[in-house]
Amino acid sequence: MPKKIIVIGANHAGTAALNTILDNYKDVDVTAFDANSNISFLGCGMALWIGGQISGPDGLFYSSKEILEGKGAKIYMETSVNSVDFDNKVVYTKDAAGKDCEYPYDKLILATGSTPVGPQLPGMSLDNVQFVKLYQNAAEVIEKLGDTSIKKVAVVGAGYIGVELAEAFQRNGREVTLIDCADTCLSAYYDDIFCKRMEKQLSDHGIRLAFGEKVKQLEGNGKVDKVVTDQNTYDADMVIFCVGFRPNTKLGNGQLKQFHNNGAYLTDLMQQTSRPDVYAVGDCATVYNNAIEDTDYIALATNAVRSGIIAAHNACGTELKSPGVQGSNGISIWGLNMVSTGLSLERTKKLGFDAAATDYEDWQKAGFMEKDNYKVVIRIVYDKKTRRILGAQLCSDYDISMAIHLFSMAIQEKVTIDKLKLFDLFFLPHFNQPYNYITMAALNAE
Ligand SMILES: Cc1cc2nc3c(=O)[nH]c(=O)nc-3n(C[C@H](O)[C@H](O)[C@H](O)COP(=O)(O)OP(=O)(O)OC[C@H]3O[C@@H](n4cnc5c(N)ncnc54)[C@H](O)[C@@H]3O)c2cc1C
Ligand SMILES: NC(=O)C1=CN([C@@H]2O[C@H](COP(=O)(O)OP(=O)(O)OC[C@H]3O[C@@H](n4cnc5c(N)ncnc54)[C@H](O)[C@@H]3O)[C@@H](O)[C@H]2O)C=CC1
Repeated sequence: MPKKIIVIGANHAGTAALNTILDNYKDVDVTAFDANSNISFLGCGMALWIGGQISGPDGLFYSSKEILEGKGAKIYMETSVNSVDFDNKVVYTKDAAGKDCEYPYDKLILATGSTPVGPQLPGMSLDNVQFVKLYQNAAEVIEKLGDTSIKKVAVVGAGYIGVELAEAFQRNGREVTLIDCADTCLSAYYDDIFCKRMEKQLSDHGIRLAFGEKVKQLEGNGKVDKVVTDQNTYDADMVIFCVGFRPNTKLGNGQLKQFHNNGAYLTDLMQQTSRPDVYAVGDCATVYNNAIEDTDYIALATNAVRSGIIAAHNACGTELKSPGVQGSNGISIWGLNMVSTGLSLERTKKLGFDAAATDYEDWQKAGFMEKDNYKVVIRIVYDKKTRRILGAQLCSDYDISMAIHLFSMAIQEKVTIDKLKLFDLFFLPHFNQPYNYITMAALNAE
């Protein structure tokens, strides 16, 4: 059992590691440092808070320095780790008062997360150009929205954060333009038939869509007032950038092996980095993606929590391997629910798979169920040769979210599309149909 474990970063991944150590192992001296002043802010609540769907941010935290210290950890907030001596196993910190300290460790867990990507464009330093990641970012945006002269908001990036925020700002009474260089929204997660449904949902609710346009510069006099793209100019009193995350790897650059795509720390199934006593978890680390059967980078709170648990057990001497991930995800915009896992057909093409998709559309419940019955669209993506299921997408006004877990497990366990054809799915008219759309999509696969 290691004597001293240090965790750098105490948000979702770090907190999961800390809780796992504190709940399962006694006599471990565990210390964490975080540069921020709060722990465990659920960014997913930001859009709900801006859009007034929840009354405030209080419920968006599930841990704190006090809770973790109550369980026996030493937590240093507003304390940055500036460097790590990996050979001599020492971390060097600076606290809010500017005091430098050093701490030795036996095992180190890097949970330094990610930072929003900030394109280098003219006008980025104008007032009301915002990034959204931390609680403080959300609080600042909400405070600024108190200024009623902010009427028009441009959201750049129509991925998960951008689409959720477009809804939120519109609910907040603002005119919203949603800009993306891709030809549609959510294109990293869904195929076009699904993206088009989300596009319609957004434009039906008054969002102006500017897809296939590259932002060239921001204009304004002190404050931003225009977004200029390669095709148009949009008035905007506030501009939000949400064009993806970049892993925070300053501490290990050049010291630990890194992913060729974006520099995330390369980890094995035990979350161990290229150094034996150093683990990396959450948004700063790679995952093993079962759909592509290879290393990947997928920034999600769910991956952060699972990888934190895995690293903590391994650091404490209990071998635990990750089963890999599928990147399962979901979104709900004005009641349009979409979930996906694994690969879209479009992504299989880019990756060189010889894949096909089987689609089906039907009512959720038996036809005689006259109330609360909704159409569902499903697509299952599979490899034509091996028949292995590679991905799935579902879309409905009904809450179909639980169905995606079946496909996540199927990808993890390398289930073929043929195995799904006669898979036992129950029927009750309150819930579904005897000819279930999952069965029907599988049966229709070529
Ligand atoms: C608006 C928004 C909505 C989201 N919605 C969802 C969702 O619905 N579902 C989902 O699965 N994911 C969602 N995510 C993604 C999710 O929030 C991230 O994947 C998650 O935060 C990753 O957790 P982490 O602990 O690895 O990293 P981070 O949250 O980035 O935390 C890293 C921590 O490390 C600290 N740190 C960094 N460097 C140092 C240092 N040198 N010294 C000390 N401390 C340091 C930072 O202060 C920070 O507290 C959302 C993200 C955003 C921004
Ligand atoms: N419901 C969920 O599971 C949620 C998950 N998250 C996760 O948080 C992470 C970050 O989210 P996002 O920032 O939304 O990233 P994202 O990867 O989901 O979307 C980024 C979008 O920005 C676009 N883009 C990239 N560069 C651009 C540029 N220069 N100009 C215009 N558009 C550009 C891309 O085409 C893409 O549509 C992701 O990993 C996401 O999965 C975030 C919110 C909700």
